Amino acid sequence: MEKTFLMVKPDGVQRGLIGEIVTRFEKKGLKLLAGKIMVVTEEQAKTHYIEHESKPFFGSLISYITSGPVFAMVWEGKDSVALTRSMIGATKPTDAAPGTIRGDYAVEMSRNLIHGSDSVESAEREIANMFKADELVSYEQATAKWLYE
Ligand SMILES: Nc1ncnc2c1ncn2[C@@H]1O[C@@H]2COP(=O)(O)O[C@H]2[C@H]1O
Repeated sequence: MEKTFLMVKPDGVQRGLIGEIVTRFEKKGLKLLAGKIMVVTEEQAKTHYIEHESKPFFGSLISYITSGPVFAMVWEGKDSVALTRSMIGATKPTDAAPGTIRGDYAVEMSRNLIHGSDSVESAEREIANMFKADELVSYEQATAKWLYE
């Protein structure tokens, strides 16, 4: 089982899309281990986007992600990183297929609604940046036997 870090960004929160987005992952069969509405601090934002530090859009990325509340989540499931990335869709909304979250709801790359970890290693780092260990709840998923062979 893999854990992944997903975050509805400030535009998704303001547009009232938290429920719609959470519903998609729930219906897929993933298990929600943690979720909270929070304002990302400048320090957390810089740690989260460390790989974009040298990019010209880094400054605007940091101000955008800290501009209002986000909905941060930890989800668990088999291949959850790859599954959620494909459900989120391409970074650039014009490349995101219909049926994906960005394909259905996003217009611009700098307002692309949701973040999803790109690897298990990134997920571990991103979860540790936004959650304390005791905020993740461990429980048995009643539907597991119908989802997994
Ligand atoms: N060329 C770009 N201009 C502005 N924002 C970008 C650009 N490339 C990537 N981003 C943003 O940087 C973010 C990095 O994390 P995400 O993939 O979640 O979403 C990405 C976009 O929101």
